[in-house]
Amino acid sequence: MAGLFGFLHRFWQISSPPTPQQPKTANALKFGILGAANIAPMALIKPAKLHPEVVVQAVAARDKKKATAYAKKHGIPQVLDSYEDMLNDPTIDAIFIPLPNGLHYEWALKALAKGKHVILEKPSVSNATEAELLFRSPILQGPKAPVLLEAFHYRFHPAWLHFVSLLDQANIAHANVHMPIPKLLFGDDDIRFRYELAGGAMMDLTYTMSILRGVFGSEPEECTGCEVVPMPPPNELCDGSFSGTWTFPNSATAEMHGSLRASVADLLWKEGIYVAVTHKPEVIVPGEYKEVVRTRKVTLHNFVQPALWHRIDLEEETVVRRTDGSGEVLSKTNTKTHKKVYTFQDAGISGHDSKPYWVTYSHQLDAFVDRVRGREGTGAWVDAEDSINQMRMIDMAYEKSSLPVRPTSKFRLTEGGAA
Ligand SMILES: NC(=O)C1=CN([C@@H]2O[C@H](COP(=O)(O)OP(=O)(O)OC[C@H]3O[C@@H](n4cnc5c(N)ncnc54)[C@H](OP(=O)(O)O)[C@@H]3O)[C@@H](O)[C@H]2O)C=CC1
Ligand SMILES: O=C1OC[C@@H](O)[C@H](O)[C@H]1O
Repeated sequence: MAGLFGFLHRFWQISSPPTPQQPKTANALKFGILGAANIAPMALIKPAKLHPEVVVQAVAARDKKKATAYAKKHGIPQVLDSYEDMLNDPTIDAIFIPLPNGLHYEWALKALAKGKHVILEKPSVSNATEAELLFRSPILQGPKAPVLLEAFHYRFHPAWLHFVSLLDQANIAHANVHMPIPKLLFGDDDIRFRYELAGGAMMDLTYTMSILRGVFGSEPEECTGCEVVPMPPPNELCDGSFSGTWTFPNSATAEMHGSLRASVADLLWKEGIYVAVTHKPEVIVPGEYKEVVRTRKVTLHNFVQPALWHRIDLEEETVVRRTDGSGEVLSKTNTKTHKKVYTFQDAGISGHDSKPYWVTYSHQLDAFVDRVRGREGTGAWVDAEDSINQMRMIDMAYEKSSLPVRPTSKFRLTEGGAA
């Protein structure tokens, strides 16, 4: 009952955060949005309203009427005629790119070439080739280079930071990640299922692979299997669901299961969204005749929207067993505890303020502003090599599956940086 009350309270505060908000600073970062995208209100517009150093100044859409209606609805003061006009506007400091995946590479590169800082929606680009071209671009080198961030918002939330601190990364035996998203959210013609726009469930649910990389703190050695359920024609080059297996360093294994064609029951009552990490058994009390061995399992439920609700389960099995070679178990104890970490204070991270109703995107925006301003921040970040490795992992999964790696954009910047 207390849990339900907490959820409703957080939901209410997230939807209508407490007022008054802090006034905007004189040099607040002015953001422009490319596309009247569904995700922008949640990922940027609302978090920006709570951030004193951010203003969402402008939006541009392929159809100006659509952009005007969107601007009116979301209180955005300026509407520009085209994406190009947005990049050419000298008053815009930063660009949010929530376009279909297949357009990320081109528009991120164009925005960076104009000196804009960029928050780029996930997955950053279409494949590892594009990732290397973008994230290793000379535009990003040097002390005055613009900031580029792949929007892996979950990485910035205290629940994730605390969860990772509970893992003994070198001693993980197995990790298991699940992400079932109900079919009713996206029609068969959604951008998520358009191959030419770099669609596919493994692209959209890139979180599953990012989570595994984050859990191990290392890169996968091999994708040992990848089964996909393709979408019906004409979108049969896109996966609607997938299951894959991996090996990681230190003889660890992992599995991932994701679907954009799941049921509401799959999300809410069956497996749900979670990552479960089982450690290798560890001798905690050695002895000549018997020893005490502990096996720890740590699970984070709802890694994607932890501000709404999440739970970290800590399970320990402690076994006393003979060391005479028989392995006979003399006693066994199981304990299970739960944690919730809505703020940095809950995580025991000092020096950083946060509110229980700050969503992942609020934390992400705060970290982005810190980076642009040259401030240290919490240390949570997604750097260039991280984003490149992420796309490599996705490519490995497609290569192992019956579907092709997503297509590479033909766009290249010219010498002077112009398109
Ligand atoms: N961080 C998160 O939690 C989430 C991230 N995402 C990511 O954000 C991105 C956008 O997702 P979402 O907001 O759901 O997408 P939308 O379906 O809302 O599309 C986004 C925009 O893409 C533009 N667009 C440009 N070219 C095309 C084209 N050829 N066909 C269709 N649309 C086009 C449209 O812009 P215009 O208005 O100019 O017509 C549209 O507004 C994806 O990369 C997705 O992975 C999505 C959901 C959650
Ligand atoms: O980023 C996302 O997170 C949640 C999913 O439902 C969605 O498809 C995806 O784009």
